[in-house]
Formats: sequence, structure tokens, C-alpha cells
Amino acid sequence: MRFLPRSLLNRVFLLFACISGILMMGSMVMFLHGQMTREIDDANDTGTMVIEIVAQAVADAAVVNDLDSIKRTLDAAVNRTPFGSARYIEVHGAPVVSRAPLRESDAPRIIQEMVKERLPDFNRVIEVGGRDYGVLRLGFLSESVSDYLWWTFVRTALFGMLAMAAGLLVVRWLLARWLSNLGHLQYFVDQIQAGRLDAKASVSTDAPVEIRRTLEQFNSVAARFVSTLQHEKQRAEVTLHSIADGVMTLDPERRIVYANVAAERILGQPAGSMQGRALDSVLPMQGGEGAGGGPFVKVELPDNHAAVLELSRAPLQDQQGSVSGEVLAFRDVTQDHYIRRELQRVSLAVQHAASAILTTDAAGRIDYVNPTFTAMTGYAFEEVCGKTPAFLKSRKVKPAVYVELWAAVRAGRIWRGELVNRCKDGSELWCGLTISVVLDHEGRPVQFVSVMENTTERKKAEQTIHRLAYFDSLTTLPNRRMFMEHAEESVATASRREHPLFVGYLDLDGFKHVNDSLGHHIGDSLLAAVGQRITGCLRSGDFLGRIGGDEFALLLPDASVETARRIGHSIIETFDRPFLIGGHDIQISTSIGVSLFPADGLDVANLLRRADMALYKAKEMGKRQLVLFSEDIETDKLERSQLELALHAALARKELRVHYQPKIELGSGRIVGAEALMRWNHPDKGPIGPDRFIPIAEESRLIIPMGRWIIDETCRQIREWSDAGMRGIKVAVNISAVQFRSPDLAGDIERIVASHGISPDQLELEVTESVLMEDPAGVAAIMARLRLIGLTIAIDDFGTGYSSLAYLKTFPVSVLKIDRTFVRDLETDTNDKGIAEAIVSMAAVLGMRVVAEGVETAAQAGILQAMGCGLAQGYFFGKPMDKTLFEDHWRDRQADGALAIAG
Ligand SMILES: Nc1nc2c(ncn2[C@@H]2O[C@@H]3COP(=O)(O)O[C@H]4[C@@H](O)[C@H](n5cnc6c(=O)[nH]c(N)nc65)O[C@@H]4COP(=O)(O)O[C@H]3[C@H]2O)c(=O)[nH]1
Repeated sequence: MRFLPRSLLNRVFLLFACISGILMMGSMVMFLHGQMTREIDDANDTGTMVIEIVAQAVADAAVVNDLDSIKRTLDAAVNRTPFGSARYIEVHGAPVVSRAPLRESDAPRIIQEMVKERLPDFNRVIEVGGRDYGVLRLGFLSESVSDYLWWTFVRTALFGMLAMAAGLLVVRWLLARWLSNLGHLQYFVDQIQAGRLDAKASVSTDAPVEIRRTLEQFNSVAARFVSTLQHEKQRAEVTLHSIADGVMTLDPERRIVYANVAAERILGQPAGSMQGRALDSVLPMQGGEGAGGGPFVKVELPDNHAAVLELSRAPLQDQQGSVSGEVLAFRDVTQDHYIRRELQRVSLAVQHAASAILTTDAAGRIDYVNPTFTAMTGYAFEEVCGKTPAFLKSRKVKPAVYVELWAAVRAGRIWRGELVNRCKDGSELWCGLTISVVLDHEGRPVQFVSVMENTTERKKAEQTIHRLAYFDSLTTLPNRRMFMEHAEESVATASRREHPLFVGYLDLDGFKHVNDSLGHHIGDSLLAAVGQRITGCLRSGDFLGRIGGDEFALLLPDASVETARRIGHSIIETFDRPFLIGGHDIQISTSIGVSLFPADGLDVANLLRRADMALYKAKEMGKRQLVLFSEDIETDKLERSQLELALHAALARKELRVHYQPKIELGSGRIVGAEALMRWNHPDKGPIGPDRFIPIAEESRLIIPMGRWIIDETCRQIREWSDAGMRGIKVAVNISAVQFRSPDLAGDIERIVASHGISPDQLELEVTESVLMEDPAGVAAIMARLRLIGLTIAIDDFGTGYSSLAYLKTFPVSVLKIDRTFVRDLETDTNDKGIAEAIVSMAAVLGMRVVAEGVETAAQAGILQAMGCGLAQGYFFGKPMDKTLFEDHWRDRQADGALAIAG
């Protein structure tokens, strides 16, 4: 179809011309054929008629054999008829022939052939009177018929072609006129393209109805389209003016064609002043595009302030697809830029922070962890992303802590605290944690940011410090401080739950002796073993602490009195088994005092104080005792306190007196000495025995001045007796353990003895066996000093302690006093007697004298004397008495000692 003309007009015209040509050709052929047929028929008709006429003439001539006539007839026929040849063939003669001169036909050969074919020769037998004279033959002159036909055709064809050409011209003119309406469309499009959107495609009045309708529809569609276009344009303009981004369009030379309101605002110039100007003059980019990094450019705005714009550009293309300019969109991201920079800085800081940082979304799902978090916990981001941080929990944090944490952060507050987390490898991780909340504009949390400091090392150090501060390194038991704090908590819990709480106080009987005799390292090991044994007697919720040297305290929550007693007794009984420490079998015991919350006190101090009172009572009652606190104990204690106060006053007011109990030489019955015993006549209560006030004086250390006073009084009395002639009376003074360890005891006594001018050997010091147990080396040194001064030392209540022979040898002791408990049943108890005998023999071996105490009967005196005991004292010889009575008694005894024994 390449050969088709391009325009519709030419195509329609060509089509019409072709069809017209074909029709005309067909018409011409048919016309030629019809004309030929007609001509042939006419020639035949003429030939038939002519041959008859010629035949008549020839016949007439033939009859007369006039060949000339025949010849003339034939010539006439040839000249005046369509025939071109005439021939008379005489039957027996020569033929007469007439022929028209030969000529060339103008007609095409095909026509000539066709004509020749259709025009046959006419033959006529010349018969006259029944005789055949010959045959007349006429041959048509086909060239003239052919020429006629040809020229008729040619003329007709010429006319037809002229007519057709005229027709075609008319048709073309009409087609051009009608189709020119379509040409209006192009004009219309050009107008639209030129921006004249109100243009219309005009329609001529004689336009074919189809074109008219098409154009009208086109106009209608175009109108709608234009309307839509205008609407869209308006919308686009409104959009462009309302968006926050600056938009400019540029022509191919990068001159500004259009700028929206935002562009005016950002660049600070009206659109009119920018239009037509080169972009670079309006938007001078520092360092060129991309200098700000990526799509960002730094520009210098007219008011001389630098801004960062985010730039995007797109080419504009015309309908042919070639670039006709570009669209430039930009926004002022100066603030964002610096914020982004800031964020980059912060991000970098977070990345390399020494603290672990973790962020979660509002639902608590992790969306970021920094490398330090991974290093600290062992969890990579991929492992924890999307999870809640619950996997870090160690179960060592009280649920209340998490409750408080969530309450704070949900309320948008910062939470700070310390948690124990668990690392991936299972190890514990102490974290100092700060959780901050990012809120949205409505104040709802959208992000939680946790910053974790690894405080494990610090915590360990704290735990070490705590352990040192709160635990006893020897026994690993809680120390006093921790015990007190725990006791406070236990009391608070018991108070809240209204449950009972028992507080136990216990110490070890004989621990000091072990410590002193076997060494501190054994003592330490013993304490550790004791701690374990006691712990073994406790229930799971019970609490044991070491609160002093050999003092332990117990908390027994939620226990009945029976349970407390059972536990207490089991502890006491567990000591019955000796402790094997460092190869030594050590036998010690314990006593326990118990108080009960709330009956015996509402606070720890009171409970402990009362447990201590009960312990004190237990001690008073002897070893291996469990005593539950009772009001009596406190009353007793109160009384003791009152007595202590009164005792202070008594000492000051010189209410104390000395009584002397005579010491008798069993062999002679004479008084060889006395024991000075303190007496106190309370102004209100009357006489109070030393068994009552001495322990109080010892406890309050009042015994030291009291002891000094009695030594002084005794020395004064010795001096007085000496001066009065009562010579040879050696007086023993009791020195309590507290007094014995008081500083410069020996110096004090030496000064007192010297001040009274008596001989030191007239004064004897009685110390109990227990004194020897504590700090043997120190005791031995003091004793040596006393001995050096010239004093003698007696061991009081001997036999009740643990002194061994070997042990005694290390002290400069001169006298052993058999405790009166052995003397009391001497007559009946062979054990006691055996002990007394052993003491007597031992003393003999050691070169010591023996004094038997508490001799109440002559029999006892006799037994003692029989076993070799040299000295005795007791009610049998005389009760403690004042100095006057003693003097009388002395005189009596001096007179007849033996009688006294016998009596
Ligand atoms: N049942 C009975 N008792 C007898 C008999 N013979 C003596 N006694 C008592 O036995 C005690 C002997 O004194 P002690 O064992 O040193 O025991 C003394 C001593 O340990 C202490 N004491 C007394 N005066 C002083 C003192 O001045 N200083 C110190 N540190 N303690 C003293 O008080 C304790 C008690 O003294 P006292 O009540 O005077 O009791 C005295 C005495 O009255 C007897 O045949 N039968």
C-alpha cells in the first residue's frame, strides 16, 4: 500500500478515477462491439441488396455475354458500394474482376481482423432461364468498415475521456471542499497547541453529514476535554501553589519559566522576577550540585543566608519525546540537615557508647541494640530484634521492681534503677539502668530507650564489701550488723502478719578457756564448727548470726513455744558431742536465752535485751540451760540495776563493812587467818549478801573500787590487830576476775600494803579458778608480780573449774581452797571425798597449802584433817563476823583452839 497517496482526498479521488476509467473502458468496449455488430449487419443488408442488383445487371449482360458491361457493372459495384472487390466467374470463361484500389486501414489490426472475420464474401449464381452463366462474387472492403468503426470509437473515446476528466475535476473539487472540513481539525489542534483552548473546529454548510457529525462530536469532546484540561490545569496550579516544596520549570537553556508560591517563599523572590532568568543566578549553588551530599545542595539565598536544599529534577519532554526543559523541585531542609547531622553524631555516639543501649517500640519490642549491648550480653541484634527484653530477666529481681518500672515509663517518666539481668552465656549481669520514654504529640509513649551500665564488677565489689560488712569471716554467718538489720525486717514482717517471732541469744560456756589454752586458731575453728552445728538445728526460715566473740543470736519466725524450746534444746544437746578441732576433742556447752515478739518486746533492741537477760539468767542457773524470758527476770534485772545504783552510793557513803571468817589450823585449832568478806547493810532493804551484790559490782566494774576499798580496810585492820598484839593473822581478800585484770592491780595493792606499813605476807589474795582460764600468760605475769611484792595467792572454789595439775604449776599459787560443795557431802559422798583427797595430795605435791571451805561439822573437820588438809574455815569454826566479834573469837581460840574443834 505504499503506492497509495497519503491524503484522503487523493485516495478517494484516485479510487473514483480508477473506477470511472474502468467503467469508461468497459463502456467503450461494449460500444465498439455494438457498433461493429451494427455495421456488419448493415453491410450484410447492403451486400444482399447490392448483390441482387449487381447480379441482375450481370445476368443481363451475361445473357448477352457482354463482358464489358459486366465489367462496368462490377466496377460500379466496387466504386459505389461497400464492396471492395467484385468478380464474375463465367462457367466456362475467364473471370471478370473489379477491385477497388488497395489502401491501408487506420484501425488497429485486431479491429481489422474482427471486421474481416464478420464480413464474408457474397456469392450469387447467375442463372437466367434455368441456365447457369456463372457466379458473381462480391467481397467487402473491410478496411473502410474497420476505419469507420475505429474512428467512431476514437471519437467516442475522446469524448468520453473529456467527459470523464471534467467529471473527475468536479468530483475532486467537491471532495476537496467536503474533506476540507477535516482539515479544520488540524487547525483546531494547532490552536489548542498554541494555547487557545477556546478554539473550535468549523464546519462548512455543505459538509457531508458524517463529517459534520464527526466534527460536531469532536468539538463536543474537545470542549469537554478542554474543560477537563482547564480543570486539571487549575488543580495542578492550585496543587503547585499549595505544596510546601518549591517547584520551578526550566526551558532547555535552564531559564526559569515557572515558579510556584513555595519557590517564591523559599528563595525569597517573586515568581515574576525569576521568570526568564538563568537558574544559576536565582539559585547559586555553592560547590555545585551534590556538594551538600546526595541530593542536597548548599545555596546562598538573597538575604545572604546559606540554606541547604534537597533537590530533585525531572526532564520535560515534548510530544515528540525530545527534551524541552526540566522540572526542578526543592525543599528547604536546612533545619533537617542540621538535625540529620546531629542525629548522625548522636547515632555515632550511640554506636560507640560505652553503655549498652537498647530501644523498643511502644509495645516493648526491641528495634535497636548497639554493639556494646551485644558485647555486654552476648546477644546479637538479629537474635533479639522484635523480642521484648524479658529474655534478659534473671528472676533475681522482685516483680515489684518491674511493676514500678513500667508504671514510671508508661507515665512518661524516666526510671533509674539497678537490675540483675542474665547474659546469653547464663552469667549474671548487674546493670545500672536508665529507661527514658519518647512520647508522641499526644503524650503517648512511642519508644523506650534503655541505657545499661555494666555494674557487675562494682556490684561484686559491693557484695564483697557487703559480705565483709555483713558477714562474719570466721563462721561465714551474718554478723551483728546484718543480724540487726534482718531482725528489724523480721520484726516488721511478724508485726505485719501478726505472727510470733522468737529471738534467741546464746553464748558458749568455756570458750575462753579453749581459746586461751589451745590458741586462737583452734578457737576460731571451734567457732566456725559451732556455727555449723547450730545451723544444723535450725529450720529453713530461721536466721543465725554471730554477734560477738562467742555470742550467737537466733531468729525463729512463726514458731510456737514448743518449737522454740525444741530448737533451743536441740542446739544445747548438739554441744554434747565433742568438737574435734585440730586433733583436740573439745567439750563445751552453750546456754540460750529466748525472748518472744510481741509479748517480750516490740522492737529488736528490747527483744535482744530481754533474750540477753534470759541468757544471763540461764548462766546464773548453770550450764546448758535454756531460759525463756519472763517478767521475773526483768524484775530481777531491774532490781539489780537499782542495787547497782545503791551500791555506788553505798561505796561513797561508806555503808560497806568487812566481816572476817576465821581460818583454823586443823591440827591446833587456832585461828591463823581470816577471810575478809564484804557486807552491805542497805539503808532500806537491810543486809544484802555478797552473792547478790558482788555479781552486780562485777558486772558494773564497781568491784574494782570496792575491791580496793576492802583491801585497804583489811590492811588497815591487820595493822590495827598487829598494833593490838593480834599478830600472825593472815587475812585473805577475794579478788574477782574483773578486778584481777584491772590495770596496775599489783601496784595498787603494793601501795596500799605499804601505806598501812604491814608485811605483804599478811595479805592473801583469793582468785577463783576461772580467773586462771582467761589469758593465762597475763594472769601468770600479774601473779608473779604479786608474789614478788610478797603476797600469797589462793585459788578459791578449787575443783569446780578445769584446772589441771600441769596447768596449775605454771602459776605462783600458794593455797588451794577446796570448794565447799565437795566438803558438804564429804561424810556421805565418796566422790566428793575422793576429789578432796586428790586436791590435798596434789597441793602437797605442788607444795601448796590447802584450805577446806564450808566446814560445818566436826566430822567434816575430822575427815579433812585425816586426809592431810591443814586449814579449814566454815560455820563450824565461825561464821563471818565483824571485827569486834572476830577479835573475841580470836582470843577464845587462841586460848583453847583444840577445844573449839572438838566442840
Ligand atoms: N553454807 C556455808 N557457807 C559458808 C560456810 N563458811 C563460809 N561460808 C560462806 O562461804 C563464802 C566464802 O566465800 P567465797 O567462797 O569466797 O564466796 C564469796 C566471795 O566469792 C564473794 N565475796 C564476799 N566478799 C567479797 C569481797 O570482798 N570481794 C569479792 N571479790 N568477793 C567477795 O561473795 C561470796 C559469798 O560470800 P559470803 O556470803 O560471805 O559467803 C562466804 C561465807 O559466808 C559454811 O560452813 N557453810
